[in-house]
Amino acid sequence: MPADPRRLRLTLAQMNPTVGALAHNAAKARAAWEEGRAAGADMVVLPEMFLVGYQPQDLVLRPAFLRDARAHLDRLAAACADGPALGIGLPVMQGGRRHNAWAVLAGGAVRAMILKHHLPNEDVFDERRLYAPGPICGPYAVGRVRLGSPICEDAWHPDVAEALAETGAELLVVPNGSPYARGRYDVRLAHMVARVVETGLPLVYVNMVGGQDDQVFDGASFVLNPGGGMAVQLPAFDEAVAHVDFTETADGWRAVEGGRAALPDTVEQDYRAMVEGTRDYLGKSGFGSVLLGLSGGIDSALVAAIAVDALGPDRVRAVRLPSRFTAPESMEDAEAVARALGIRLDTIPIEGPRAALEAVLAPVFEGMAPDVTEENLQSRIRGTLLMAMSNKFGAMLLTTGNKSEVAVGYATIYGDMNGGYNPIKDLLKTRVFETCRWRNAQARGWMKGPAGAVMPERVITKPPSAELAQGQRDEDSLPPYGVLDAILEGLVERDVGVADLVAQGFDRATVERVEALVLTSEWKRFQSAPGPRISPRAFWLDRRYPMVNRWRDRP
Ligand SMILES: Nc1ncnc2c1ncn2[C@@H]1O[C@H](COP(=O)(O)OP(=O)(O)OC[C@H]2O[C@@H]([n+]3cccc(C(=O)O)c3)[C@H](O)[C@@H]2O)[C@@H](O)[C@H]1O
Ligand SMILES: Nc1ncnc2c1ncn2[C@@H]1O[C@H](COP(=O)(O)OP(=O)(O)OP(=O)(O)O)[C@@H](O)[C@H]1O
Ligand SMILES: NC(=O)CC[C@H](N)C(=O)O
Repeated sequence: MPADPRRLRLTLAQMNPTVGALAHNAAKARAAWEEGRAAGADMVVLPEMFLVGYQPQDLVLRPAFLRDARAHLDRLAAACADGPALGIGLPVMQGGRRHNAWAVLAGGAVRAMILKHHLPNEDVFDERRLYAPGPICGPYAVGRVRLGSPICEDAWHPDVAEALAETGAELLVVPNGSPYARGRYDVRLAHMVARVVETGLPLVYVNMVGGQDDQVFDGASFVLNPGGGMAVQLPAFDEAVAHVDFTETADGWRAVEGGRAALPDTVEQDYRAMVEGTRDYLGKSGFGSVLLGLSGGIDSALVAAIAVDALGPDRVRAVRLPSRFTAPESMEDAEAVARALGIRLDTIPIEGPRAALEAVLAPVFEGMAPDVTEENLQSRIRGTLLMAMSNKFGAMLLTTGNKSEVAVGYATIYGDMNGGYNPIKDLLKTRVFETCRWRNAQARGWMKGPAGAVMPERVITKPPSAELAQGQRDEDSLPPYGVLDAILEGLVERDVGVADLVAQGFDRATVERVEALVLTSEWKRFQSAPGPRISPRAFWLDRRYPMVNRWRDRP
């Protein structure tokens, strides 16, 4: 019970769960609850599905998983009997139907079980496949205050909050599992401002942080007063536990203004999402270190920087694998990147294995001219040697294709596509340049790598080349990246038609060629490593195309 009946204190726990680590997540919930209790809170608020991690996907189809979650919930309720209420999300079976739920624990028992009403089924979400929609659940009491909890997507529509206000809720507490995408924060904020304006109630928005497969949750939780004024803003991407006070006025409950963390700009948020996604994919999968091929080009330099910022220089090792086509400048640039980042660099020349493989293939290829086969062989030798090092040292191999290359299939399958995770999978090449310049000018507390310039200027300014043949340049086989990326943004991220792109001034033959490359490389992406989703439409769950497809947009 609040000491002062006109005051309510909520503890917002913006924390990082791990999918399937139920005991670990419960321990984190308990630690947040202890902090809330020590601060005299009335309730501690954890995000959507926090007990099992998000998104658990088809794990929730396993009855044993749901039973395990419930057992952990009951133990948590018993452990948190004496102190503030605790709100925590989990999947439940109720009335023979599976629900995405949020439990309110108090006095040693489950006092309320809120069921999610609106199940998101767009972009990375498929909740209608997994859960039944719950009825709109009414308010619950914490002390003498009545709180209402729309669960994430529920607050993106007016009806749940409206029904809660009509049935006596005095404050809205929204638990979320909302993954990062560029510009997503503004969309969330617009929805939440609409809810407080419609209902006249203050609103607490609590999101999780951390990476899960391709998704990265960015936190950035906040508290709004009626009218839409921001009372509290928590940081993006960091775990944070914040105590927020509400006072009762003649017009209802009002949040007391507290800390307002500054949110970083888009380039920084993208970079941070790539760093956190990489760190959590590795850490949560049990890997302590990574390795990568460092060519002296910009993509592998950026991936090395992200890996070092995620894990620290002593957990990243790089390898130069020169062929007869590798320019001396590439060797120097790779060395300069490794030195600036403070990572170990080995050199394994591939001329020996290349000559040996070409020699054993010579009888079968007799009379045939060299072509992309010999180019790809080099990439595959590198991929094989890097995977051998991964096996020997237990370090995961990072693969380095940017979104433009991933979009058009400009990479060798079972060659440079080898690797367990791709930190820049959702970053278009033009953004790669911008991101490198940004990183070179920064120092941030969360970066485990050295501050400032870690990628030499020449790595950023030289023309991109795969160096698989003499004098090769990416722009010999692809449109200039400025043009390619603008077309890809239209085709892939916004579903713009070929005719519309032509009307915007792009050359028809180029657009048609890019469209064909995108559609015919679907099979390659299906076999590609996962990477952090940072755009509103990444390659994986956001965009599901058939691999066999003969349709082309030819107006
Ligand atoms: N629909 C389908 N479903 C399943 N498999 C399919 C397939 N179509 C082809 N394949 C298989 O895939 C093979 C063709 O794919 P693949 O062997 O990768 O070869 P491919 O895509 O023809 O060539 C790789 C391209 O990536 C470029 N590259 C390579 C390495 C690095 C970089 C860079 O700068 O980052 C660029 C390289 O210059 C070349 O243009 C076929 O021989 C066939 O075995
Ligand atoms: N000489 C090399 N030494 C080590 N790794 C290499 C070498 N060449 C290619 N690789 C690996 O293969 C990946 C794809 O290489 P490539 O140079 O062909 O294309 P890219 O997309 O321009 O990448 P980058 O900008 O890193 O050079 C590189 O990012 C790197 O990880
Ligand atoms: N978990 C959810 O319900 C999330 C859905 C919502 N569209 C969001 O991205 O925030």
